Amino acid sequence: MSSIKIECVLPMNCCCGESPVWEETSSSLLFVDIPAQKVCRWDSLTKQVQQVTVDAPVSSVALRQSGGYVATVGTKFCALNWEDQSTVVLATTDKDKKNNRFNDGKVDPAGRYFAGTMAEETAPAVVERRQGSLYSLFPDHHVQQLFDQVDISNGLDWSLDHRIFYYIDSLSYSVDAFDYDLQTGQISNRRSVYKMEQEEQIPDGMCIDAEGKLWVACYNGGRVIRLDPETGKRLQTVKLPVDKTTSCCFGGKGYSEMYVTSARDGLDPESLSRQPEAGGIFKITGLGVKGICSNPYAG
Ligand SMILES: O=C(O)[C@H](O)[C@@H](O)[C@H](O)[C@H](O)CO
Ligand SMILES: [Zn+2]
Repeated sequence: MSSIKIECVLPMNCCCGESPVWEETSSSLLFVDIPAQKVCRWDSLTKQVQQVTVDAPVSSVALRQSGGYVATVGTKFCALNWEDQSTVVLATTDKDKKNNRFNDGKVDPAGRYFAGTMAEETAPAVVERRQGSLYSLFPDHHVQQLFDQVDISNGLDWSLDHRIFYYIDSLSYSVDAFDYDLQTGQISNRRSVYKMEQEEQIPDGMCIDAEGKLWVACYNGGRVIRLDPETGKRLQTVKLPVDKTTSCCFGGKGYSEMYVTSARDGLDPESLSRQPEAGGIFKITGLGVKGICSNPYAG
């Protein structure tokens, strides 16, 4: 057994850090700070952070095949040009829901950008229920609504054989699975593969590892958990020194490290003094399992 090490590699003080994505070509970690309206890129070699500020809450970022990035900003799918810091709107969702914004998003193995929406929170995890939907942006920029009635659309990923789509609606306290048709991007047959235990709190961001097991960041639970979606069993718990762990991804050399984002918003002064690294970016090494590379948006 290798020994697990956790370090705060970037004391960012994010209001709500989210959507960590490893960019192999630049050995960098991309992530967002949702309410701060920032997309950040941390170079793991130079330890420098660059950031681009956008004009609305930015909830996810992903690589783009043709260069630059894509991001979900407010209720819009946007292209982001890092060099000149400009954004171009590719599609707009939830036009009838003025209080909605996007939340987590990720690109499928065929290059479609999936992201879900939610009503803006009045406090962390407090929202008007069932206002959100899950959408996918196809490479030709058309948008499909996959389902509605979502409370807080959150973590998502695909199985290694691309036949299952995993999804978290946070307030269901469940990790769900659907059958996935990679050719068409359609989902069917929703079922739960894991129910959160009380001390694990709220399921948030999620990623799959190279063995097909799921890693879920537990908001208010201060941990990431590793789940076997076939047996419904938790295989491992890794605790972090902050409560509001929001999402995770693999990165680093050979995708052997895990990066975890966190939030400060919603912590009272007393909790903040006990966890001064809240809002930082954490690196976990020694897990003994690797991740896989993230997919770029094909449009
Ligand atoms: O990071 C997110 O996904 C949300 O935007 C956050 O606000 C919290 O995680 C949420 O409140 C817990 O579900
Ligand atoms: Zn989230």
